[in-house]
Amino acid sequence: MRVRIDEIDAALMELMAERFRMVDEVRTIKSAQAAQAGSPMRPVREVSLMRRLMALRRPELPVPVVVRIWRELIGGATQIQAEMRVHMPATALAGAAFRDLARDTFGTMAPFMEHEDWSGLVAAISDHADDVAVVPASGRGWVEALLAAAADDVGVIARVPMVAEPSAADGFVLGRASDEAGDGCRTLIALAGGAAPDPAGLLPGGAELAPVADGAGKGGRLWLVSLDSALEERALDALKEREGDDGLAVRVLGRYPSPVE
Ligand SMILES: O=C(O)C(=O)C[C@]1(C(=O)O)C=C[C@@H](O)C=C1
Repeated sequence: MRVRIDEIDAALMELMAERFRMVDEVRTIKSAQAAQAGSPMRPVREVSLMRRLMALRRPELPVPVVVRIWRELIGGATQIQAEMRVHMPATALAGAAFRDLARDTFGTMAPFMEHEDWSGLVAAISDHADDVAVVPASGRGWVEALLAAAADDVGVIARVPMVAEPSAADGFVLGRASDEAGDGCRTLIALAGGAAPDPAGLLPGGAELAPVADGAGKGGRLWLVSLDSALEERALDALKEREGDDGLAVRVLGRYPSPVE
């Protein structure tokens, strides 16, 4: 039995080396295309790859094992293309489970940089085109920092974990959009406003509305709306009509591929 395990390990090693050689070729092509400059991360490709792997998965293989092996491979494949730093909130801001989520998503090779405050985190990705940040889905600090920053090219590019797991933490990845957000993508919109009424009535069916520390923050009420891309235009029209009422502000935070369910 152990002889067979050794043979399997040798075969896996060959296949993984072949995968890294292929990624190196992808890197050469990417660096030849000026438009592709910046972070090597391609979230749309990553989620479609994870979706395909979940379909191929054999029942003997536990989902968390498959997910972590490939997140590690993709994380390593990203780092051999360029040093992509991952900015994240310090554990005091986001908790230890969030740190695990970040490591599980980006792999062992990713250099992490922790930030004590949200504006510093947003400034770091604004200043470094190759970098990304990972932020908790439910927090309002990063939303406010993103709304306050003038960096229009930085926004939400992914939802993590990319394969839904009953995990203790979830978040969004911030960076510069590098691959086409198409079918199966969602749009994240922030609604901020002093005395604005609950905006649920303004939204088309299928929109998910999450109050973010509703009413409690010093900046007034804040909601995050997640929309299927097919609904985006209609919803934005409806929301824009109300913009200014009671100080309601509407801002698209970004687009991300829907995680694998
Ligand atoms: O397809 C690419 O563009 C790659 O760089 C390869 C790869 C992968 O390992 O499969 C790595 C990073 C990207 O985010 C997407 C996929």
